[in-house]
Amino acid sequence: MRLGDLFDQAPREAADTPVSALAYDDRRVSAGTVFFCVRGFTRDGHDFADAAVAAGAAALVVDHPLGSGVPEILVDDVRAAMAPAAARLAGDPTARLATVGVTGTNGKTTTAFLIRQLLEAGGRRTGILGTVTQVVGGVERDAGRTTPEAIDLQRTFAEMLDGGDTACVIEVSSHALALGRADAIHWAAAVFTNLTQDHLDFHADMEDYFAAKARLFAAAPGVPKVVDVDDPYGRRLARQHPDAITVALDAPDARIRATEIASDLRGSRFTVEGRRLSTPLTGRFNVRNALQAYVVARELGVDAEVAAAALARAGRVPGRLEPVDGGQPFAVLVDYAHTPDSLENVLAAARGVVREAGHGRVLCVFGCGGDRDRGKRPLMGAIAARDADVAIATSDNPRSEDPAAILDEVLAGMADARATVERIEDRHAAIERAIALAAPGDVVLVAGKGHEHGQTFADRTIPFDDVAVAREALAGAGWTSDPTTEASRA
Ligand SMILES: CC(=O)N[C@H]1[C@@H](OP(=O)(O)OP(=O)(O)OC[C@H]2O[C@@H](n3ccc(=O)[nH]c3=O)[C@H](O)[C@@H]2O)O[C@H](CO)[C@@H](O)[C@@H]1O[C@H](C)C(=O)N[C@@H](C)C(=O)N[C@H](CCC(=O)O)C(=O)O
Ligand SMILES: Nc1ncnc2c1ncn2[C@@H]1O[C@H](COP(=O)(O)OP(=O)(O)OP(=O)(O)O)[C@@H](O)[C@H]1O
Ligand SMILES: N[C@H](CCC[C@H](N)C(=O)O)C(=O)O
Repeated sequence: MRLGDLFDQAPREAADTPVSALAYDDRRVSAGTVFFCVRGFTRDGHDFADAAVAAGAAALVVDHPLGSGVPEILVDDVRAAMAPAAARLAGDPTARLATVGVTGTNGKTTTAFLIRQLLEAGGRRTGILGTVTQVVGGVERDAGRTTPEAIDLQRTFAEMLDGGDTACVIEVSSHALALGRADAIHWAAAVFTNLTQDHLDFHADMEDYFAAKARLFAAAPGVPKVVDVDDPYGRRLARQHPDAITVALDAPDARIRATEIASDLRGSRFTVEGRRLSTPLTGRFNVRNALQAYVVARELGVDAEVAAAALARAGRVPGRLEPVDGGQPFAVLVDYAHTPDSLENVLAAARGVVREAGHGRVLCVFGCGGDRDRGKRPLMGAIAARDADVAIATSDNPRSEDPAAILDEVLAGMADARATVERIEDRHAAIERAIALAAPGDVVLVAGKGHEHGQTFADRTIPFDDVAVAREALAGAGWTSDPTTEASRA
C-alpha cells in the first residue's frame, strides 16, 4: 500500500511512499514502517521519532510537526488514528470475518470460549482472542493482553482469514474500548455480560467505566446485541439499544430467560424457550455465560439442536472453577475471581456445592493484585469473611506494591468476619494451609489467578500456577494427582 491509500491527510508529494507495516513502538520499526507517535500514560511516542526514523520508518503520524526528515501525517489524536489505518492496511478483514465482541467485567473469557465452541459446532472455523489464549487459523498462540492494540488486532484478523477462519470471537476490555483499540471493526454481534467494580485505577468512576463498555454497542448498529438485563448496567444499555436481545435468569421482562436452573460440581442444567440445556460448567453465573453463548450462536445461524449439543459437551475454561482432583474426599477449585462480584459469585457456587452435599465447609484462599483498583481490596476481604467458613488472605500479583501493605487493606474489610480468618502472605503456603485444613465434604476455593503461570513482584516474576501448587499440596498431604482432570483447552 501507499501512504496516500492509508491516510487521507497524507502530504500530496508523499502520497506514493510505499508502506509495508505500521507500529506504535519504535523497537518494532523496520524499513517501510509508519510509526505512530502515541502520547501515552507514561511516555510520549514523539520522543521515539528519531529512533524510528533511524530504524527505517517511511513516515510518522504525529500531533505536531517534528521536522523529522520523513513524511509526517498530522492528526489531532495519534492513538485514535491507529485503528482505521490498521484496518485499511490489513484489507479491512472484519468485513469478511464474522466478528463477535464480548464485553463486561466478568464472564468475557468463559462466554467467548463457549461462543467459539458453538460456532465451530455450527460449521464455522472460529478464531478467538482473549485473556487466556488466542487461536488463529486453528493454531493456538500465547495471549499477551486481553485485547491487543489495533495494529496487532487487524493484522491478526487478516491472519485468521488467511488461516481459514470465517468467524472470530474477541474479548473486548474496557481499556481497549477507551483507547480505541477496537475501533474500525465491523461487528457481527456484541455481548454484554455485566458491570461491577473493577479498574477504577484506570476509569474515573463507574459511569466512565460504563461509557467505555457502551462504546462497543454504539459501534454495532443493526447486528445482534445480547445483553444480560439482570445486571443494572445491562438494563441501562438495553434502554439505549431497543433492538438488544435481552437475556436473564431472573428479570421477568427479559426476551429470553434461563429457568429451572440446577447446578452442581458436574455442571449445570437449565431451560431456554422450552428446551432443556446443559453445560459441564458449574455455577449460576456460568448459566448466564452459557445462555448468552447459546443466544448468540442461534442469532448467527447455528441450529438450536447443534448449539445445545455443543453446549452439553463444551470444554472447561482453564482456571475458571477448574477442579484439581487427587482423589481427595473434598473439592479443590481454582478460579480467576479477582473482583468483588466474581468472588461473591464463586463463593455462592461453592456454598451451593456443600449445601447440596448436606455438609462441608467452604475454605477460600484469595488475594488482590497490586497496581490495580485499591477500592476492591476491603470489599473482597469483606465478601470472603462473610461467605466463606475459612478465609485465608494471601498475595495475588503484588506487582510494584508491598505485599504486606496490600494485605493490610484486604484485612481492613475483614473485621466483622463470620469466617475464621488467616493471613498468610506467601501464596504457596496459603494454598498448602487450606488443603491441610480441609475435611471430607469441604470445598477449597483458590481464587484470583486462575490460568496464570507466574506471580509478579516488584523485582521479579516467579513461575506460579495455582493448579500445579494445589496438586503438589494434595500430593504432599498424601493424595495422588490425576492429570486427566486438567481443564481442556478450546
Ligand atoms: C493503560 C494501558 O492499557 N496502557 C497500555 C498503553 O500504554 P501507553 O499508551 O500509556 O504507552 P506508554 O508506555 O506511555 O508509551 C507511549 C508510546 O510510546 C511507545 N514507546 C514506549 C517506549 C519505547 O521505548 N518506545 C516506544 O515506542 C509505546 O509503545 C507507546 O505507543 O499502550 C502500551 C503499548 O501497547 C501498553 O503496553 C500499555 O499496557 C499496559 C502495560 C497494561 O498493563 N495494560 C492493561 C491494564 C490492559 O490493557 N489490560 C486490558 C485488560 C483489562 C481487563 O479487562 O482485565 C487488556 O485489554 O489487556
Ligand atoms: N457471568 C458472570 N458473572 C459474574 N462472575 C462471573 C461470570 N462469569 C465468570 N465469573 C467469575 O469471574 C471470573 C472471571 O471470569 P472470566 O475469565 O470468564 O471473565 P473475564 O471477563 O474474562 O475476566 P478478565 O477480563 O479479568 O479476564 C471467573 O473466574 C468467575 O469467578
Ligand atoms: N486483567 C486483569 C487481571 C487481574 C488478575 C489478578 N490475578 C491480578 O493480578 O490482579 C488486570 O490486569 O487487572
